[in-house]
Amino acid sequence: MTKVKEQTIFHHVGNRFQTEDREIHIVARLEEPLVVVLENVLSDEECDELIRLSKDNMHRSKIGDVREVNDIRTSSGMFFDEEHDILKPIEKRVASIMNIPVEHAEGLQILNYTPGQEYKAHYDYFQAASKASKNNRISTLVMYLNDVDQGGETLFPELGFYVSPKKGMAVYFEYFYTDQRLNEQTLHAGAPVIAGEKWVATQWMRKQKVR
Ligand SMILES: O=C(O)CCC(=O)C(=O)O
Ligand SMILES: [Fe+2]
Repeated sequence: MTKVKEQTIFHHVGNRFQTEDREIHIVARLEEPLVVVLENVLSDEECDELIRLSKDNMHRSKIGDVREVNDIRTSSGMFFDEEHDILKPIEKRVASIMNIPVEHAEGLQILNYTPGQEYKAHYDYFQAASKASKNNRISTLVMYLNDVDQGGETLFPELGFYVSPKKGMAVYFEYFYTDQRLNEQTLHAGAPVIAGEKWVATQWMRKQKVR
């Protein structure tokens, strides 16, 4: 039986590709399910600014100290729902990396992990029974906003694949395959941070427009 590779959303080929304002480098690629490690996604300044803005925001809305009640995700986080100048070019770039119109993008999510904190194995898509699955997520870009001293990898247990966080880099994956087994293989986790802290910005794309 010959196995035919399913079509993917991500369409970039080669070692590098150009977005409107930045050249993105493809560092590593797993073919199916597609997992792509990308470099030069965000500048150092953008990473620093995203962290600064979200620290501000967490402080202002006094949710900075709130920890998730369930223990699936022990990090603290926030969504960008306000307009910030820095977000526009990033949103545009991310949409072009993910090959999905920006109208399908959820608000950028910022997560902060301190030592011991983690995001246990999960799928980013919603289960078929849930209301949210009517306009389900189809792809994810996790962008690393800082270097982590030890731990904090994004890991795909079904694939035996670990991505170490590095400032400005990102990992992309998608789960809109006809073969549900491929979608399930995108199970992933944020491994516990052992030393230092970890900041990520996650972009989830929906099947249909959200804005
Ligand atoms: O922190 C990570 O490495 C993974 C984050 C993640 O899975 C998510 O934001 O959905
Ligand atoms: Fe996730």
